[in-house]
Amino acid sequence: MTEEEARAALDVPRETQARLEAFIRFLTEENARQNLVSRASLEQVWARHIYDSAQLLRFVPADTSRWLDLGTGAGFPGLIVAALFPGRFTLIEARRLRVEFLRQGAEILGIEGRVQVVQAKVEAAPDAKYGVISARAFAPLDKLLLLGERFATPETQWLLPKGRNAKSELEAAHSSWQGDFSLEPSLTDGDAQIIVARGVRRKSGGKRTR
Ligand SMILES: C[S@@+](CC[C@H](N)C(=O)[O-])C[C@H]1O[C@@H](n2cnc3c(N)ncnc32)[C@H](O)[C@@H]1O
Repeated sequence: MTEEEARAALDVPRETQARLEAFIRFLTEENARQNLVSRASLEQVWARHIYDSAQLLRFVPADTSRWLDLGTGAGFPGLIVAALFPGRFTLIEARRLRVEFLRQGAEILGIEGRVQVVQAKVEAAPDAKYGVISARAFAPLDKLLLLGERFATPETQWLLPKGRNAKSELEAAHSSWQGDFSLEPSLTDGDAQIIVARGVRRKSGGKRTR
């Protein structure tokens, strides 16, 4: 997907567009100070980051009110979907500088009132339940499910963008996990897929985190 295609695909009100542009300027400036995203990816920021995050919205139940994003890094996908979808968002990120970046980013996007950025390792974050759990480039699927399961109910929708290893990660996880898993094509990268899952539960005898 080209930059022009990504911008056009993201059909948002002018004010949201302006806020996203301001966030991209902030990301670009801050990237010179801390290594948030690769420089090459900044040249295709709409396709590689903004629309790559936004495309998850096609899998989100309309009545979702609480969304959790694990290892949000520079804001993808958690901060971007929060700018485009109502409800309350919790973003967990371990690194202090990235947490400060995310909090400022939420202000720039005008969503600081409904976005909580938690500075913690996911393993140590407070317990709560969420309707959606997302994570991009955070951990292999099996580890991701282990870390995320205490935040999930049987109704939780898991949205996990993966690269070209999606199928093999899913096959590897099948020995420990059951649920409704599907592999959906990424709209931004023909080689990538998104693992969408619901009703995820551990098979008896599966591993435990604690
Ligand atoms: C490869 S980056 C991906 C960031 C973002 N999701 C993206 O796709 O651009 C992984 C992020 O997860 C954070 N992270 C790694 N392990 C973590 C943990 N156990 N708990 C919370 N954050 C963690 C890192 O600090 C980093 O910002």
